[in-house]
Amino acid sequence: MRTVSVDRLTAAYDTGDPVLRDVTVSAEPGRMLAVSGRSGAGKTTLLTTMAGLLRPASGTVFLDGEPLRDRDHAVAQGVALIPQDNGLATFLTAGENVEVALLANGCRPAEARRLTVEFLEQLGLAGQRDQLVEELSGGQQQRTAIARGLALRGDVLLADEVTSELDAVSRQSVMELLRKEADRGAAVVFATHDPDAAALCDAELHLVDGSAELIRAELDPPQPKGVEQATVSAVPNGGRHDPAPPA
Ligand SMILES: Nc1ncnc2c1ncn2[C@@H]1O[C@H](COP(=O)(O)OP(=O)(O)OP(=O)(O)O)[C@@H](O)[C@H]1O
Repeated sequence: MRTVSVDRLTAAYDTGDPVLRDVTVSAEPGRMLAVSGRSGAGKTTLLTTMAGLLRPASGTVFLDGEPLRDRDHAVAQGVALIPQDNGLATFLTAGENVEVALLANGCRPAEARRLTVEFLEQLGLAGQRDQLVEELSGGQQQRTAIARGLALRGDVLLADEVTSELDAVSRQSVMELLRKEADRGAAVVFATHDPDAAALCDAELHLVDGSAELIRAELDPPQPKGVEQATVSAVPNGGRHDPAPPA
């Protein structure tokens, strides 16, 4: 399992002004890190950079201390991303979306089929497996994207606003599934604008207009099973300020 960390990260699109400035944070195996903040604060940009899809303007993303090169490198190192816009192929069925992603990730066909059934069931979508994505509701599409991300069983799971379309019951069950991923040993990074959902995570990095302003970090997290060292630490603004005391 891997630690993903960013060190003094500044990110920008094209030649525009930075939308993330000097952010330092680390998410470690077995723990959940919330990335919170209002719309436009930079949550997606942070996860996109952690996924290797956006190159930092300055600063570095590390996986277990090794600088991340690009998306291919991230995929090879087990970094799974559930994107905010779900990224599903609308002309494929829910099941095909999950299965194709698993096959592309090197999964054997029989195993890909088994995992597809298992994870769609976990997301309450057993009856939607053969339905085209374009025929699914917004919440069902979001759950399909979550099933696909979870089925990949990455070492790092980046979940971008994955509960935004869901009712309270589905939201609760998705939070439990993300916790299960962390218990499996994955480093889970969960972007959300929902303070209640963020509070369910072990630590929180709060972004305000691209800067990390407020932090809730566990000082003495419990050791999850089978993981030697498991802490989530997050230091805003290059570590120049002391972390806020835990809530
Ligand atoms: N592809 C892009 N090109 C140019 N600017 C972008 C692009 N994507 C995002 N931005 C800008 O970067 C800033 C941060 O956006 P980002 O999507 O990271 O915020 P967010 O916190 O995820 O917002 P939301 O909660 O609404 O999804 C915003 O000002 C946005 O307009």
